[in-house]
Amino acid sequence: MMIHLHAYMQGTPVNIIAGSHVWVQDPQVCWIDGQVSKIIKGNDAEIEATNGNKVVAKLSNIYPKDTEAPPGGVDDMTKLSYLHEPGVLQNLKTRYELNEIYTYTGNILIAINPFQRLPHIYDLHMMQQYKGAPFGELSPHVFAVADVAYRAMINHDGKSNSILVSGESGAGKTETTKMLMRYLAFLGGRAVTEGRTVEQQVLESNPVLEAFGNAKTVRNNNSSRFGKFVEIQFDKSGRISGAAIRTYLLERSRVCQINDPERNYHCFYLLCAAPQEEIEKYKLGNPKTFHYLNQSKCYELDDINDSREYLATRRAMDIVGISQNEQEAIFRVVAAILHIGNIDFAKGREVDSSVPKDDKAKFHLKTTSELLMCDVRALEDALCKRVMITPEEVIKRSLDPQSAAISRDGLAKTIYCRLFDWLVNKINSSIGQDSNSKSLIGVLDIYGFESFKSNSFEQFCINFTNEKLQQHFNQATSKTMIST
Ligand SMILES: Nc1ncnc2c1ncn2[C@@H]1O[C@H](COP(=O)(O)OP(=O)(O)OP(=O)(O)O)[C@@H](O)[C@H]1O
Repeated sequence: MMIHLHAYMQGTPVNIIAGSHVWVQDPQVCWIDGQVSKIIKGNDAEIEATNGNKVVAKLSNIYPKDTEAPPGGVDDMTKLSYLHEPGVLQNLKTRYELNEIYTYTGNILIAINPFQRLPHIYDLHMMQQYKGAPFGELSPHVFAVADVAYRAMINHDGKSNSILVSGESGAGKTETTKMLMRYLAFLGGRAVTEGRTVEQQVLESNPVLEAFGNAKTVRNNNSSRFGKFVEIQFDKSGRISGAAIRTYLLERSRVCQINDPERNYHCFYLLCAAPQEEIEKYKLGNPKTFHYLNQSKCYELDDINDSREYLATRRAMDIVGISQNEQEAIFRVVAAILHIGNIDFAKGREVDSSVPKDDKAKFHLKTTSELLMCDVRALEDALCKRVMITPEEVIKRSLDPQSAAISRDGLAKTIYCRLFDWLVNKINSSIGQDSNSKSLIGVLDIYGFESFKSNSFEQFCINFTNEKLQQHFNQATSKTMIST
């Protein structure tokens, strides 16, 4: 289950008596149904659960079960008799078992990750069916949501709209965003005359952004580690005239620090699996030899061939208009970051100073400077010394090996983030924005919330953003429920 359900948690006050059919919490299956056998002292209930267990629970923690609910569930949760967590979960589960991954709650669509390709629900025939169909007439679908946004724009004098895609990490937000964009491209696309159309370029930019902004996490082999807002611009007649991709808060810490069994950003592994001549050019080798990659034992992904993905990424770069020279420069920077991570430091001769630890560290320092085309002494100084500017003077202070390693990681993170921003700008300028467009449909693919034993500041920001969005969702949902 991949969605927040706090919105539904208020139980409807219903009189629970002996004989009532109810839901009660269960450590294995979350909620289990059963029948109340007796009420104890007016506060607790004894329940005979359907798995044969006898459970005693507080009356305030049990929820009435709708025994007359349709066996196939309902396609809009506002039709449920009881809007509480077990009722909602049961409805979604019932539908999921019938391969219905989409369910409405008023005008909000809930999607459950099918964890398998379902091409038949996204094909051209489906798109044609949803085109112009009144909302709610056909089965719940992500195309219906995009269709509403598009119709609102056409029928209300170019009204702009945004579609928000939110959920836990691995819930399927990015896949959903891609489907939304594909459908909008279907509605507003032009006949291909020459070269690539805007919509094709937007769709083709995904593999590039994913190579640099996605990574394997515990929950998701292709987790987006940045927020993305795609603006699709339309002209007066509803044709796509431009697009822009805005990205937010790329997870910087991943560049230097990864936990087992996660991976760093895909691009590092792709480059290590590049054709031999490129490996030699960038002085790369087995990913296990790089500190930024070998903190985790995971190097390969099931069903993904990094060599093939490398070539696919290069092709996608061609399509979005990144020249051969620019591609060279991009991968030089990626390789440089791997080499930076291998520059280890040892104590220097002076107190609290540091120098590259050994020949290996010197090799990586030199290779980094060659790849970044900068002076090797200046690079060493930048890592091993700190410049402090006071109103009186400029002080250059040596750093001990530990502080030098911190400044090395800081440099790697900054370079990587700048590279990512550069890529996004490049994609935007080659797709082209329409400065005359007055309508746009935005799709916000926000980073998924996560909660670990120990959470970083980045996690805090991500979760805070999601909480804010959740509040928006709750307000919208309660309004829908009140009005239905
Ligand atoms: N509609 C779908 N059809 C088929 N597979 C899906 C669908 N939605 C999700 N998946 C599968 O689930 C995986 C995770 O989905 P996705 O990357 O979209 O999650 P996410 O919510 O964007 O996660 P994160 O916040 O970590 O980026 C996908 O790689 C894909 O294999």
